[in-house]
Amino acid sequence: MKFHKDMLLLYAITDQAYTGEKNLLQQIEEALASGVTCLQLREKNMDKQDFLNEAMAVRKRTRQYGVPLIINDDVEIAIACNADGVHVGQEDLTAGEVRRRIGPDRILGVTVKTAEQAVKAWKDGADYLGCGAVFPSPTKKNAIAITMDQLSAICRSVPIPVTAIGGITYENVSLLQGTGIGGVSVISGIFGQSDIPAAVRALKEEVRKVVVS
Ligand SMILES: Cc1ncc(COP(=O)(O)OP(=O)(O)O)c(N)n1
Ligand SMILES: Cc1ncsc1CCOP(=O)(O)O
Repeated sequence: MKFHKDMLLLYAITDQAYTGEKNLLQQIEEALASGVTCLQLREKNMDKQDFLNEAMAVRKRTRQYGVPLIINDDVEIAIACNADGVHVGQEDLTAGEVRRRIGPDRILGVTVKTAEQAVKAWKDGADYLGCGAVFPSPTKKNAIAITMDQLSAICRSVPIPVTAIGGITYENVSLLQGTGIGGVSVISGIFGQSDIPAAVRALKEEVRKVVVS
């Protein structure tokens, strides 16, 4: 699937910590059916074969909804399950190395915390950038905080879209207005909610008001 900036509008990222009574596939189905525009499968503690099996099952669902599937960190799994792309951080493989491995057609997302990292990731072939934590995150409590000024500087530094991440809910997303983001990435604000469809719809309505078009 070819990358388009509209895919970044509401980017849902999974986390097994929030499955509760539902399983991950049920949660994903609800998020896809209610309108998320991108889905990242993020498994930090899973055996490789289990991750691949899960990724194949998720792949079927994302195809049905025409929503891109991005695999967190693991290039081999992304290729093996024929995902639409991969997202890597600064501690993972470099963007240039990932681009070489996935080829020109898969989507590449890179986490950045400075404008210098942003420019490098863009030149190395990133399609979009993830930037945060913009608010305190219940999911990643040790995430380094990014100010609104830092986020704006990153958005201005590159011609590719930036998705903000970290503690984002429908209640605080309006605080990102004016930063220049192309969308938001959300874990607990979607998968930590008992009513996932309601959370997705509320977030989507709010985020439309703050993104650059
Ligand atoms: C869209 C998006 N943005 C940022 C991140 C964070 O990635 P990273 O810094 O590699 O941290 P982990 O996800 O590995 O904890 C992301 N996953 N997605
Ligand atoms: C992966 C990641 N990187 C920075 S904050 C974060 C977690 C985002 O989760 P939540 O939306 O629940 O704060």
